[in-house]
Amino acid sequence: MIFDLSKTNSIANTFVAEMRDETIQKDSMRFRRNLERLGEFFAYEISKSLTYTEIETQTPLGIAKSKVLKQQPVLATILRAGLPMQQGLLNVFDKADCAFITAYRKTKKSGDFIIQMEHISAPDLEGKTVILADPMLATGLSMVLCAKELINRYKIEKLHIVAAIASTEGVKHVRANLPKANLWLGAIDEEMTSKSYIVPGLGDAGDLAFGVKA
Ligand SMILES: O=P(O)(O)OC[C@H]1O[C@H](OP(=O)(O)OP(=O)(O)O)[C@H](O)[C@@H]1O
Ligand SMILES: O=c1cc[nH]c(=O)[nH]1
Ligand SMILES: [Mg+2]
Repeated sequence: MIFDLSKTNSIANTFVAEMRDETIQKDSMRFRRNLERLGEFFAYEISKSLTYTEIETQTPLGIAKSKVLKQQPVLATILRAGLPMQQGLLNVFDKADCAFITAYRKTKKSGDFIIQMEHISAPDLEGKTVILADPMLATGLSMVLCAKELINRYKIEKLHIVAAIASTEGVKHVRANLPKANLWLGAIDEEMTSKSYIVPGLGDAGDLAFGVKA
């Protein structure tokens, strides 16, 4: 399943437009906050697909029946650019546990890059719904490598992948390698540069959120 936010009019598309805008994105606090707001929005959308259980709540005046989330998902992210979106997801799934994966593009002398995954810090994901967030799905190599590592380590019940901007190639790569995962995307862009940056994209999400990496 692919959910493409840009296909439906909503205020969330304004967050994506602000993140892309070369002037507005210079305000790193606003950039992070827009990623966070997008995380909140996707949390709400994903919540519609989760399982609920009926409870009775004692109000001051009587008993109310409500349907509440049966089990919190685990919120995973890829450092560092994924942190603000994960925070947005956590604002909504406010009792969720979190997982952190350290992975980055390591550029070789030739200009090619490999994805260097160094560390995973996660709770037990056995039988859990996992939401894995990273703002940029460019080649999709980081996402697939990290998701596969989680899947190999734990018997995950369901995987949701969240990205602010994806490339067509990245979506294809994820669909081919993680066919059971649901994809929640802010927008899908057609092109990439020779260095695999999404076009028009927004630039380097990690640098915009946290400063240019030396
Ligand atoms: O789909 P891919 O081609 O693998 O590229 C996407 C990855 O690149 C960015 O991270 P980056 O490696 O720049 O690290 P950062 O989060 O520290 O900026 C982004 O946040 C993804 O993790
Ligand atoms: O376009 C891209 C590709 C990878 N990482 C980013 O931050 N942006
Ligand atoms: Mg990264």
